[in-house]
Amino acid sequence: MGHQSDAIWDHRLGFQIAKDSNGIDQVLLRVPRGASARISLYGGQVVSWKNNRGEELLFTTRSRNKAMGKQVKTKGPNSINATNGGIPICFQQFGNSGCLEQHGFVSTQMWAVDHDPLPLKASNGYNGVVSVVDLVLKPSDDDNKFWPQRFEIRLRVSLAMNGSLSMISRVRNLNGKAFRFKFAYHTYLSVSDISEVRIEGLETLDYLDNLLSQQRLTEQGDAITFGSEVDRVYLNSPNMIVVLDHERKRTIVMRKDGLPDVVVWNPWEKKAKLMADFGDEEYKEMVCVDGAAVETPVTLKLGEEWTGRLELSTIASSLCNDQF
Ligand SMILES: O=P(O)(O)OC[C@H]1O[C@H](O)[C@H](O)[C@@H](O)[C@@H]1O
Repeated sequence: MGHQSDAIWDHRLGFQIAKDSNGIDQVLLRVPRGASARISLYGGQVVSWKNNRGEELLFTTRSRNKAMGKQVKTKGPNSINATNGGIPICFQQFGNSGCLEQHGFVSTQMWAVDHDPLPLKASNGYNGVVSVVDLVLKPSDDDNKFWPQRFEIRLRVSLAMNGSLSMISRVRNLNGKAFRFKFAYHTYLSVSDISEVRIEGLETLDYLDNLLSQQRLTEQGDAITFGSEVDRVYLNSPNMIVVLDHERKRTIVMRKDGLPDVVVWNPWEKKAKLMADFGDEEYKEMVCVDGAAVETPVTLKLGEEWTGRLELSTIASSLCNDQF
């Protein structure tokens, strides 16, 4: 596929809205060198992120693709189980550790494109953004029955010239009093083979192990590798971590702000078999590395706004040692 050069890029090509196979609007972001992202208005979920060579960088279960039209028992009329893949937004609660549906309800709501977005206070690190969409979700009175706090949540998704994907979420408290929430960008990365993956940047940190009743342990000095199920929340993590995929010679760099925790998850064979969406062996092709505030929930006072930012970019593995 030929790409337009930077010099003659028509900015109208950078942003398009099209219906997916379920008739739900998806925003397509593109940049001149070929990178792209697709964002579903269902859940405000990034469902695809491709590099300049058109390679998909996010994991989505193949069976989930087939099942996308299936109605599931959540409260929305058009509800689709939109969890196993892409980058679902988890808000209010993470997982099933609360009274709401898994990961809270904004991931199963229809968001709207915000054509008149509130200005962002700080735009540091966003030089080079060429394609952007702003989404907003203002819960209805019905939603307030599930979580009786008044709020608005906004999501800006952007692609930079080099293909980096950025997400900035903003939550505003419109309530009479303070409320607390958890948040995660539940980031399903596509990998060649989980056994070939290492995560660097979490060494020596304390973590809660969800497989050991949330026991608090300390990571040893080595990078994280995978040989069985992993489900951990790393605490007080640095703002940059890297995911190295040796077989694909690809490194994904994650930078984050306002998100002190990192959730690392791979279900491995036994748990994946129990999950409806995962086909045989598909667990090998993914790892979730979530920028999150789940063990360190956010408390937001009336009128305050919280911002949580995640940026994903790729570098060739051979460059990695030079840069870090
Ligand atoms: O199936 P999902 O809703 O994507 O959630 C999958 C996983 O998410 C988190 O990482 C949790 O820590 C796991 O316990 C959970 O199984």
